[in-house]
Order: sequence, then C-alpha cells, then structure tokens
Amino acid sequence: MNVYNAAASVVEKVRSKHSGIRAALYALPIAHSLRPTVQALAQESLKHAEAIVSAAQATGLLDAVKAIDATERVDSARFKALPAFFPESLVIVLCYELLIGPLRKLKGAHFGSVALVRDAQTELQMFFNTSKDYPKTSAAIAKVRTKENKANSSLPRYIRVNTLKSTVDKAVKALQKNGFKPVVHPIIPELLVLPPGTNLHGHALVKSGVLFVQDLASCLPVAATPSIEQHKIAVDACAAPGNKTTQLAAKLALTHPKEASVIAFERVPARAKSLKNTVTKAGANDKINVVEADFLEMDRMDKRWAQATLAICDPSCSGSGNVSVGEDIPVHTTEELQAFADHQFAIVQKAMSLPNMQTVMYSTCSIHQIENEEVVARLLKEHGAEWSLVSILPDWSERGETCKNLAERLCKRCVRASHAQKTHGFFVSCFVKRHAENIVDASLKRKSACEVTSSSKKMKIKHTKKK
Ligand SMILES: C[S@@+](CC[C@H](N)C(=O)[O-])C[C@H]1O[C@@H](n2cnc3c(N)ncnc32)[C@H](O)[C@@H]1O
Repeated sequence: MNVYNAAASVVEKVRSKHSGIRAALYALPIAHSLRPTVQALAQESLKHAEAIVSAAQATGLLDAVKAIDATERVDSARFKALPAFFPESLVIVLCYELLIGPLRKLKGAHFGSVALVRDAQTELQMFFNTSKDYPKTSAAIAKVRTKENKANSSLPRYIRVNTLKSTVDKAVKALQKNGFKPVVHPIIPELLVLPPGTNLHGHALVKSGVLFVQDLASCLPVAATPSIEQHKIAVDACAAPGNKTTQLAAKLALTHPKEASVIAFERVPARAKSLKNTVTKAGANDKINVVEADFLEMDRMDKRWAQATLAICDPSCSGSGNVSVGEDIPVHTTEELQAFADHQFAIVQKAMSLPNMQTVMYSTCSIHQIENEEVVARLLKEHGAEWSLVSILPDWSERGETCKNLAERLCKRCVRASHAQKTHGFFVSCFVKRHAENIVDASLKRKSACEVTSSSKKMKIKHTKKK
C-alpha cells in the first residue's frame, strides 16, 4: 500500500465517521515507520477536505478520477494486488499534497489519478484564487505560491513560439506591443526568454496555441537533434503532455511542410487525452498521430511507424531535476531509480529496433547518473556495434558527468542542464545509427582488436616461456 492510498483510507474512515485517525491508522497493513508520514498527510488533508471536494467537483477532476479504470489508477505493474480505491478521499489527499503540502510534488506522477490531479493543478489553483467560499484553503495555497514564485524568481520565463501557427518575428512584435521585452534564445531560435516571474498564463497567444510556456531544458532534445532537417517522420515514444511532440512537429514542418509527421505514443489513457488537447491547441492534428498504447508493446514493423527515422525518448523518470531553486530534491531509493533506469533502457532499445531508425534522442529530467550516463553506458554496451553516441549542442557548456561505466570523452558528448544554466535539471544524449559499412568496419576492428589482444597474449606467453 503506498502512502497516498494509506492516507486516503484514513481520510475515508474519518469522514464517514467509522473511526478516529489513530484507530484508522493502526488498522492499516503498513510498515510501522510509515505511520507518522501517513498520519500527518491524512490529518492535514482533512483540514481542507470540503474545500478540495468542491474544487474537484467544479473542475471535473472528481468525475474524471471516479471514471478511470482499476489498472489505470496506479502503476499497476508495481502492485501484486490493487490497493483499495476511495476516489473522493484519494483526490483530497493528492490535491492537498500537490497544492499545500510540504513536498508539493506527487510521486508516480505519470499514473492514473495522480496524473489527473497533476494535470488539473492550474485549474484548481484558479478555483481557489477566485472562490471566496474557502478562505483558509485559498490563503494556504496563496502562501505556498508566493514562496514558490520567490524561489523561482531567479529563473527566466521561457516561451516557445509555435511555428505551425506563427513566426518568431510576429510573436516578438505581438509581445512587444503588450509591453514585454522578449529576447530570442541564442541556441534555440524558436524560444523566447522573458524576465523571471513574467506571467503569461491566460495571455491570448498562449490560449490560442501560438505560444507555449515551455522550460528551456524541455526544449533541449529537439533543439539538440543533429541534422533535424533530414527527417520527415518521427516517433515520440513517451509523449504526454506533448510539449516536445508539438515542438518536434513544428520543427520538422519547417523543412517538410507537407510530409512532416510524428507518431506520438502514450500509454496512460488520461494522459493521452491531455496529449490530444495539446496537439489540437498547437494546430497539429494533421501532423501528429496520437497512439494510445505502450511503446514497449508496439509491433516495430507496423507500417504506421516503420518509416520513422527519428525518435524522441523522454521516458518517465525520478523527476529529480524538476525542483525550484533552493527546494529539496525528492528522495528515491536505489531500487526505485534502478526500476526507472530499466524502463528507460527498454524504451530507447525499442526505438533503436525500428527498421528505418537513424537517430534516437534520449532525455530525462533526472539528476541521477543511474538514469542518465549509466543508461547510455548500458545502451552502448548492448548496441554500440550498430549505434554510436554523438556529441550534441557544442555551444552548451554543461556536459554529461563522468561516471563509472562510460569513458569521460563519451560522457562529454552528452548534455546536462541545471539551475546554473538558468533552467531545471535535465539530461540529453543522442545515438546515431552507424552506416552498414561502418558496422562492418566496427566489427572488423573489434575482430582485429581481439586478434591483437590474443596474439599479444600469445607473444607474452612465448616471451614468458623463453624466460
Ligand atoms: C516524462 S513524461 C514525457 C513528457 C513529454 N515528453 C513532454 O515533453 O511533454 C513521460 C510520459 O511517457 C509516458 N510513458 C511512460 N512509459 C511509456 C510507455 N512504455 N509507452 C508509452 N508511454 C509511456 C508516461 O505516461 C508519461 O506521460
């Protein structure tokens, strides 16, 4: 039983007056050490329960959570038996944790109810901004947001121009007319940089999908793709909510306005829905085909994507890079990080297996080597004969970290981002398929290297014998 479900179970019993907090807590099948966390979460969530239920009803969140299928609620692969499900109480706990709680982050943010709550964050905040019915909850959320804004005030506001709908020049002029002073990013030509704290949420150009509020780090995988103009068909293996997908479609369409197409995979239905909304908002329905399926289970020879030559792989990760300046990094166990790494490895490997694949971008918003350079090392170990790791973004100063299983010169081919680059923690790497002749060359080289090694061994033996 995870902490959210446990806290939801306590909230359920207390609200239905079946039990007090302590009795409900001690009836739970959870480790003794988890009890203080669950108790605090349930206790604090209960203080805002009525307010959160109203907001969740008004925004449609509660209905959406009630409607989801059992296997979607949680990362079902992690559980032998599905945990008990109390939709209303779970929403209370998750909303409290995200909007008010000390962490203000939801673990497992890519699954079912957690994903729905996270996607509804802006609408919930707006509800409490405007509602006068729940002054205590509204004040608690406002206090948290002021703190967050202060923490984020050192990072610029990044806005990506959707070139499917407008041009960078036109967008700059329109913003200037409204009194803003955008600067075009020196490495990413479709990205505008505005002063920290600039509020463009609700701006007409954002609402109409001409501008996307997208962090610099999140723009890096597409920006770092070598010779992107050579690609017409691409896959996005892990696409929702669709920031990189729409950026990619716009970029491909610059050189191939008619033929550019992106096949965007998303395995969580609720997130596939939000991906479709992003695609529609970007005016990219004719360029992006959303496939609601597990990328790992797709048939690699399916003709819908067999022609793809480029893949963006941005799989679920620990999210440890996604913290504000001064905020604590979320804690993950080695087992949790290893599980992410195994999944990340599998996603990139599957992308490499597509019959016409040429370029595979791999990125995470994690700061951990185990999810970044170590995954790259493992991919090279398994697929280095066919795929080479190429250096990307030569003008970007922060490079991959030196780690145990990847030579320093290879680590330096990857890119890292951090608060030092005025953005969030991020990692990007790029694999390019070796040409057929290079593969033969590489295997010949390896063969002759083996021969050199074995012949030098033989020489050594002879030499030793002579002695
Ligand atoms: C880090 S998010 C992607 C963010 C996205 N690239 C963007 O820029 O907006 C990872 C997404 O991949 C999805 N995902 C994870 N594993 C998947 C798989 N095996 N097949 C399809 N989608 C997957 C998750 O549900 C989640 O929505």
